Amino acid sequence: MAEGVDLPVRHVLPDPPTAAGAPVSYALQLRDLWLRLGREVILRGVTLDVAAGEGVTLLGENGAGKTTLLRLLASGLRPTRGEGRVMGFDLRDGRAVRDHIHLMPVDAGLYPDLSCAENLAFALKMHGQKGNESAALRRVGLEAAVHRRVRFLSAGMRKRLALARAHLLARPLTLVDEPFANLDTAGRQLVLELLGELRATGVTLLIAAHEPELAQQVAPRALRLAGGVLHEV
Ligand SMILES: Nc1ncnc2c1ncn2[C@@H]1O[C@H](COP(=O)(O)OP(=O)(O)OP(=O)(O)O)[C@@H](O)[C@H]1O
Repeated sequence: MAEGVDLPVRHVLPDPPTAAGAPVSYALQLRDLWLRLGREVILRGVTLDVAAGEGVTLLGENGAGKTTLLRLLASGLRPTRGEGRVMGFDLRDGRAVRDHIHLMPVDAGLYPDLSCAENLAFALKMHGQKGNESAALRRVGLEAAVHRRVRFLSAGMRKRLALARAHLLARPLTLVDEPFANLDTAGRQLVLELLGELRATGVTLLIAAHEPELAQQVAPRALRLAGGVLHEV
């Protein structure tokens, strides 16, 4: 069994801003985060500050824990120990965190029995947002598949749809897991364009990728996860 992962949470972060609507200066503040899944300790004391609007590329070998860290930041997993704030909200306050972030998962995370347009409309509705679904689908080259159900799309088309959704939602913190996988050259270029546009509007980007030369074009700061420890590259 790993040592020291069940100790009580230490409160080391300052109180969050109290003024309603006050802009947060940090999108992420993590202090000594540990995560154990089953018998495996995946994260070992991750400490990180990411300024609002920053672009960060998360690197690491297969199984290093990149997806797991993104899931934890999206409040899909609870840390075993440690403190964290996401857009100023406690990491354990799942509802508040989910209101401010969007996770584009590696498998795209779409509803297979909804059409492309319905997937986008549903995502907008869940966040109480309005947007132009048709224009978003045109932008990613899916105009001919507007009414096609997701289960009949190729892997690359699903990735394009997930990208259109992330771009349309433009949540203040957007977590992107392997955006370049399954895409052709034009698709990869599209990822760079759309994620670049998100950053230009002030969105904070955290991109897990195996292609640093691509990801760092839109998220220049590089971090590497190895042995559960996060290092600046
Ligand atoms: N639900 C779970 N229960 C137990 N272990 C898990 C669970 N989910 C992931 N893991 C383990 O966590 C470790 C990190 O997996 P993760 O998917 O985060 O890696 P990754 O860095 O994203 O890898 P890749 O580059 O291959 O996508 C792996 O050893 C994996 O087996």
